[in-house]
Amino acid sequence: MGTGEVLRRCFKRGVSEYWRNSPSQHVPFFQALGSSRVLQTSLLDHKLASHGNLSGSQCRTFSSAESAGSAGPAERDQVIDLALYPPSLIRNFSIIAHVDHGKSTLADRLLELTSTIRKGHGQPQYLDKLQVERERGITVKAQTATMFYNYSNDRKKYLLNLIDTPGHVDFSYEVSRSLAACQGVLLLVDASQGVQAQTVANFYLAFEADLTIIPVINKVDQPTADPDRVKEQLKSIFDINPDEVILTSAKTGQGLEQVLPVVIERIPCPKGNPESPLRMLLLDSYYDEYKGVVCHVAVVDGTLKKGVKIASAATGQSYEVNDVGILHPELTPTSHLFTGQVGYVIAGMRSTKEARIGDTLHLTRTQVEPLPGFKPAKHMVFAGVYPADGSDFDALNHAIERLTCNDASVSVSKETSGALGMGFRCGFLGLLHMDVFHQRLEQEYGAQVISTTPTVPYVFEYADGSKVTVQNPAALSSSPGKRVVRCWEPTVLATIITPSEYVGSLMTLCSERRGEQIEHSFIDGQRVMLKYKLPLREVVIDFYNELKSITSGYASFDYEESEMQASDLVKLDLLLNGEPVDALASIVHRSKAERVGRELCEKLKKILDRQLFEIAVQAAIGSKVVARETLSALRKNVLAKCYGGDVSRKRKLLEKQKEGKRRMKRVGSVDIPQEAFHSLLRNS
Ligand SMILES: Nc1nc2c(ncn2[C@@H]2O[C@H](COP(=O)(O)OP(=O)(O)OP(=O)(O)O)[C@@H](O)[C@H]2O)c(=O)[nH]1
Repeated sequence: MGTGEVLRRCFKRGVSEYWRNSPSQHVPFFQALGSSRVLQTSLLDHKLASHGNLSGSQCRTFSSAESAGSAGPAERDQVIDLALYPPSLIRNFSIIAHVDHGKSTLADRLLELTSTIRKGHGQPQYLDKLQVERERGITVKAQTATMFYNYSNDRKKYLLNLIDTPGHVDFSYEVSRSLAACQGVLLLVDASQGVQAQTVANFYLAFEADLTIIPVINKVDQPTADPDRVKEQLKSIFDINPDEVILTSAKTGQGLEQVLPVVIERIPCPKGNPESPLRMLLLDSYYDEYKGVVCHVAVVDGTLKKGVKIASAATGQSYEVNDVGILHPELTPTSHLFTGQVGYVIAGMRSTKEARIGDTLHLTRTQVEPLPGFKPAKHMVFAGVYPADGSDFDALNHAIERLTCNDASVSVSKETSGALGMGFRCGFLGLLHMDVFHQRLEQEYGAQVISTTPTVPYVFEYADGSKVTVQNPAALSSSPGKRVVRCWEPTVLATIITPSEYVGSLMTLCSERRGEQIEHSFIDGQRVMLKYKLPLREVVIDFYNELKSITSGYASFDYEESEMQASDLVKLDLLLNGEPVDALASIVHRSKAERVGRELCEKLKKILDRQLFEIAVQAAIGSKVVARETLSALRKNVLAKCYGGDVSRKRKLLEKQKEGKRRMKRVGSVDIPQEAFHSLLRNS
């Protein structure tokens, strides 16, 4: 049997079953595996477990040289005994930084240095596993990896849990969650770019969580690197002592040998009590087709043993622990997890809805004080998600259900649109998060979707005193009985860091976007930090692109949620031949309604196909039309075959054509091609 066939059968039937039932295929299977470390590890575990070779807290894994793709099987594995790592020999830390300052590359180097992955494994940013992460070159999901490190000073071996976090503002929720499992962070700053907006935001996340912050200036190999200037910035903004800063190049390896000793010396060990009853913080979860729901946990107190019964403090539901282990960096089964360790648990949960992030898991027979958990994710942006082909609703439903199992930060509810049929209203952490969600729907589940214009959650108060939060503009009632008397919109506190020559243009941009300046300060001789309160809607729509284009990409931007502010908002309807198209409605500030209406009408006119009758494209606030474009009729030449003179015959044909047009108008539906929706909504 060829290696491809061996692997195909194995994946189809599940590794364990294949192993049990096909002993004759063990050797070809290992040959076929090549460098697939996960499968090698799980198979060896299975084999050894069935031979009774594994005891207590031991797990099997490979050392660095062994993890080489060409490595053979059993003779080169080694045993890790997690009981050897009490809290004093554990360090849990995250790498935090602005986008692209080199977090994932540094994580790669540390994994190589500790022989967790093979040097030159051929896959840069090893921990960025999603296709979308690889294509966009960004981290979307925080990833944990356990490493073992021999510290030469005390000749002890340490267990280090490293969490690589995303840099983009939309995913700062992932960062704050990761920090809950850590006692310290590496704050990475690019030696040329210096401190940027997400550096500031992430520093304060770590600072507020009372974590030890180790400053690292990365990319010192770049010709434009200026570590002294960056040290000056770190001193002036965060009061960081320049002598404490480590200089590295994750690319060339320069300075890397200093990092882990400093982690061990400066970051405190986890504080939990090994003698107390088990308490685990549920950090993250995802659904695996073969394994079911996999939970990432931090053991705060006590010991978790495979086979015990655990319960959720949030739901009271209990589960048997079928599998437990560490992420080394793939799932590596063990028999226990001890206080201070970070790992995974598989406990027969049927859906990730049962695995509530921030929940406390404990033994069923003990009562414990739940851990503080996390604030729920705040949805900043909402949009309708519809199947491109209306008949694909069930398929889209299935795809969304599966994807939300692995991205619990998306909220989903069903909705119906007159124009687009049945679909969903989804809440996202930001526009990039929304884009990533769509891309994953298409790439991982083959779903073709149309998304409506993103909107933010507004609050409206009606004359009868009732208040509603509106996530879908079409849902805002325009009936006379429901007169809106007041409304509020969400705002954000934005931080912009820019070279000083762009300050003037940025201030103009912010005031056009209804911003209010809060702070203006120099962070070194050449760079300025601006803080603005801005309506979230103004930030969501294209703010980032404009900021980048005004400053040739030199400014960085981050925001955090702020209060709701009273605002003069109106619902802007788009009408085609007098009929509102619900999927194109939006809520805008009254001062901008006319301009936005005009732009939308112009865009829609360009996108729509001409039809046999004239189409009026209008934007309206209530019954008042604020913008209009007319798409002239496609006049079919009914006289084309009518050669020669008979005037009355020609008139008859023209009359008939006119009647046809009227009938179409009366039926009243303008065909809007799906493609038109796509391009209009994507660009608006
Ligand atoms: N010259 C140089 N380039 C580096 C260094 N470290 C990382 N890079 C490059 O910088 C780019 C971004 O690196 P990543 O490791 O993806 O950065 P990140 O901070 O994880 O990015 P996000 O996850 O998107 O926030 C990649 O092209 C890396 O090859 C370094 O020390 N020197």
